Amino acid sequence: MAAATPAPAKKGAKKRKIADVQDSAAAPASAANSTPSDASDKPAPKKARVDAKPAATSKAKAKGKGKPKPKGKGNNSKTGKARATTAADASDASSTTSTEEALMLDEINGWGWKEVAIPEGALLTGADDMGGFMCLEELSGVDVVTKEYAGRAGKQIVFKKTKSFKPVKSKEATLEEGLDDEMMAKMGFVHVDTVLPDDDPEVVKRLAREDAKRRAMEQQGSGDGSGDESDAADHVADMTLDSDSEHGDVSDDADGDVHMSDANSDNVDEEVDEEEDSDDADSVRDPPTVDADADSASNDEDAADADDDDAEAASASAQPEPVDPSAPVSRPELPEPEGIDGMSAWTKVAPTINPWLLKGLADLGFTEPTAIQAQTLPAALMKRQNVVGAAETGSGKTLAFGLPILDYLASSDVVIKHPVGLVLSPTRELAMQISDHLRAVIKPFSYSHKLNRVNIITLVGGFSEEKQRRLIASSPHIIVATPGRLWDLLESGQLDGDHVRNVPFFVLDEADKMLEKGKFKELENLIGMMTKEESTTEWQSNFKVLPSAVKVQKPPRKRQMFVFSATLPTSGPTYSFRGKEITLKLLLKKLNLKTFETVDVTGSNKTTSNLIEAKIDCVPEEKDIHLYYLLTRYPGRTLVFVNSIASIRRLVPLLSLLRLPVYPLHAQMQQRQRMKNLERFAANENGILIASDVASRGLDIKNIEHVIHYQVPMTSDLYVHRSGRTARANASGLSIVLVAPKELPAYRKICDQLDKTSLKEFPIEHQYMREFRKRFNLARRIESAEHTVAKKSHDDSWLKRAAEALEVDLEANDSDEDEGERRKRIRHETMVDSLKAELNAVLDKTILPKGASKKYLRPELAQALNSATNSVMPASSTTATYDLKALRKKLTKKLP
Ligand SMILES: Nc1ncnc2c1ncn2[C@@H]1O[C@H](COP(=O)(O)OP(=O)(O)OP(=O)(O)O)[C@@H](O)[C@H]1O
Repeated sequence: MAAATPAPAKKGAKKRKIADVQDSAAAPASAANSTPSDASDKPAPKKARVDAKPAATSKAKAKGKGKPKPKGKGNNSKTGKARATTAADASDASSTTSTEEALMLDEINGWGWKEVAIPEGALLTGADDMGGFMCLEELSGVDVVTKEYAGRAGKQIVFKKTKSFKPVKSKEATLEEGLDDEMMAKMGFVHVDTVLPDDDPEVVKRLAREDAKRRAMEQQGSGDGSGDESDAADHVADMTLDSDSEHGDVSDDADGDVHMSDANSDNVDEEVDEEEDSDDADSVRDPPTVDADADSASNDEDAADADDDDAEAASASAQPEPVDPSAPVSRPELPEPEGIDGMSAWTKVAPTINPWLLKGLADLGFTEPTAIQAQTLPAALMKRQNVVGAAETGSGKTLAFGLPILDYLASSDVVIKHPVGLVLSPTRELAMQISDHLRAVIKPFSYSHKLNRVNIITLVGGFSEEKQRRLIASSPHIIVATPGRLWDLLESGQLDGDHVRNVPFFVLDEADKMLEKGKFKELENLIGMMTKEESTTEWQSNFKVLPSAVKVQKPPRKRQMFVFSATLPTSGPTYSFRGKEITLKLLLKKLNLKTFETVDVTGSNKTTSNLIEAKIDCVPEEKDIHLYYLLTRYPGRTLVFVNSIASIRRLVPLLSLLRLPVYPLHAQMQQRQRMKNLERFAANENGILIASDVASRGLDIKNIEHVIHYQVPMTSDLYVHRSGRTARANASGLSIVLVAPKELPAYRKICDQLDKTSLKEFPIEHQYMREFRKRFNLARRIESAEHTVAKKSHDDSWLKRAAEALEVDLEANDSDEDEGERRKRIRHETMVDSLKAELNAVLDKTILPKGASKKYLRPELAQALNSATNSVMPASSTTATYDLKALRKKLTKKLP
C-alpha cells in the first residue's frame, strides 16, 4: 500500500519574512507518510504579530519559494503502487468561486506528488479514516476519499474536487515573480513590510494614527522638503519587521523556525526553549543599527531628480556613505508621549525622569512611586549616587534600582551599543522576573522607534549555553544574571570581561543573600573583577580567570551601584546569619563601596503592615493534617515553604491524591519544569506551590493569598522573605507558621529578632479535624502501597537488566520466587485500587457544613487574629513541659 506525498520543499530563501512563516507551515512535509498540509497543520509562529490572511497561502508561496517543482504527475499505475491524485487536475473553468480557493487547488496540483510506502493497514482501512488526511479536507472544495483498485487488492487515496473553480484570471504566479501586490492585497494578504512592530493594541492604534497623520501631511505638502520624506521613510523603517538583509538571519536560526515574537518576550512561556528562542530572535532582529532604509530612501529621491545627463554623477552621489559601525548613531527626536498627565507624583521626586518611562509606568497603572522608589530616585537618578536600599518585601525595589538604568538608556542622544547595566540576582526565577519587570516599563520607548529598542537579556543556569551565547551576541543593554552562570560565561571566554567590568550601573539585588560568606564564590570573583582598578597578574591568579576571558585594558568608568534587599542591616551594628554576625560595613567593604546614600524604609519588624501573621502549634505527626486542613478549608493561591526537598517529594503525591492542585518547586528540578510549575501556580487561583527556599526571595506572583511555613524557617530573614511572597504591593495576605515543640527555640528567636512578642494562634475548627485526619491517612496508605508496587517493579526491571547484561537466564532460576512476588504485587495493586475507591468516595462528600465560608481572610477571622491576646508564647500548653525537659537535659549534660 502506498500513499502520495509531494516532494520535499526546496529550502527557503535566506531572506524570509512573515509571510514565509505561513509558507513553511503550508509547505509539504517530507517524512514518510506525511503529506501536503494546510497551514493549520503546524502551529502558528509564536506571537507572530500579523494576521496574514489567508493562512494557507502566502506571498512567498505564490512566488513559488519553497514549492516543489511539479513532477510525477502522470499515471503511475505501471508501478503497481497507489498514487494519490487530485480530481482538481481536471480543471473546470465554468463556475466562479473565490480566487483563494482556486489558488489552493492550484497549489495541490502544483505539488510534485511522489509515492511513499505506508505500512499495510496503517491508514487505509476505510474511507472513514481518511478524515483530515493531509489536512486537505480543511481546504474548501476538496474531499479526501479512498477508491478500490480495479482488479487488484488495496485502495487508492483520491483527492476529489467538490466545487468547480475558475482559475485566477489575473497575472499567473510564477516561480520568479509571484503575484503582484494588488492581487495579494485582494486576496487579503498583509504585506510583511507594513506589519507593526508590536501586538500591543495601544501601540498599534497610536502608530496607525501617526501614520494617517503623516500621510495626510505628505499629500498636502508633497515635494516640499526632504525632511518629511525622510521622516516618512524612517517611520516605514520603524514599522518594518525585517525588511533589511540583516534580519534575514532571523528566519535561519538553528531550529529553522521563524520567530516574530514580541520584543519583550522573555516572559515565561510554555517551553523554556521557546521563550529563549523568542528572546534570541528579538535580540537578533533589532540590534541598534543605522537606519539605512531612511538614508537610501532619500538618496533615491535625489537620484531621481537629477538631470539625465548627470545620471552617472547623480548615481555616484546617491551611493550611501560607508558606515563606520563604531560611529555613534543619533537617536530620533521623539514627541512627548500621550497619557502621562497624571504622573506628577513621579516628577516631583525625579523631575528629569524621561517621559517615556512615565508612559511605561502609567501604562502599568503605577501612578505614584512607592516609598522606596520615592526615596531612592532623588539620590539615584538625580544625583547619580550609589544607593544601599532596604524596604519591605513587595514594596517596589526592582524599579527603585531599575528606573535610573532605564532612564539612562532612554535619555541617551545616541544609540547605545553595549551593556550599561548588570543586575545580579540569587535565583534564576527572580532574574527572569526582574528582566520582565524592566521590559514592561521601557516598552513604550522600546517601541517608539526601531533605534530605541532596549535589549534586556537574562543569563541564568538551566538554559543551554548556546542560546545564552546568542543572547550575548545580541548587543544587550542590561544583563540580568545569576552569579554562577555569569561567571561560567566569563571564565569560558564566552562573555567579554569588559562587558561586565565597564558597566556604568551595577545592582546587587537581595544583597545580603548574595554576600553570604561561602555562598557565592562566583560573586566574590565577579566583585573582585569589577572593583580592581587595573588588571594585574595577582588579581588574575587570585580569581583564576582565563586571560582570554577577561580582557581588561583600562580602569572602569565611574560606576553607580545599587545594593538592595528587604533584610539589609542598614541601621544597628550587625545582623546575623546562621549565628555569624555580619556588619553592613563588612558587606560594603566587599563591594568596595565607599560613598553611598542609605535609604531604609523598613519598619522595626521588617514585615509589611498588610501581612497578618499567625501560627499553629502542633506535633510533627499532625503537621500534615493541619496543612491539609488549611489548604482545604481556605482555598486560595497558597505557597507552602518546607525546609527540605524530601518534604516536597513526600507531600506533593499525598496532596495530589487528595485532589489538591499542588505543584512542586525546588532547585533539583529541571529548569523547564520549574518554570512550568510556576506558570501553572500563577494561573490557578487555588494553586498550591510546595517549595523550598528557592522561592523565598523576590518572587512576585500576583495574588498569593497565603503563605504557610510548614517548618519554622532557619532565620528571621528567611521568615521575612518567605512571608513576603504574600501581601505585596498593598494587597493583604496571611502567613501561618506550623510550630512543632522542637522548633520553639527557633521560632522564639525569630520573634525576638523581629520585635514580635509572639504570633497569634490561628483558630482551628477542631470538630472537623477527625475527618481531615481520616482522609489524609487513607492517602498515606495508598501512597505507601503504591510505593511498594513501584519499588517492586523497579527492582524487577533492574534485576532483568542486570541478568541480561550477565546473560543469566532469570526465568529458569527464579520462577518460584517470581510467582510469589507476582502474587504479592497483585495483592498490593488490588489494595491500592480498593483504597483509592474508598478515598474517592469520601472525597466526593464535603466535610464542611453547607454555607461555611471558605474565605480565608473573612472579617471575623482577621478580627479574631488581631484581637487575640497571645502575649505568652503560643504553645502555652506545651511550652512549660518542653522548656522544663530541655532545661533538665542541659543541666544533666553539664554535670560531671
Ligand atoms: N509604583 C508602583 N505602584 C504600584 N505598584 C508597583 C509600583 N512599583 C512596583 N509595583 C509592583 O509591586 C510589586 C512588587 O514589586 P517588586 O517585585 O519590585 O518588590 P520588591 O520590593 O523587590 O519585593 P521583594 O523584596 O520581595 O523582592 C510588583 O508587582 C510591581 O509590579
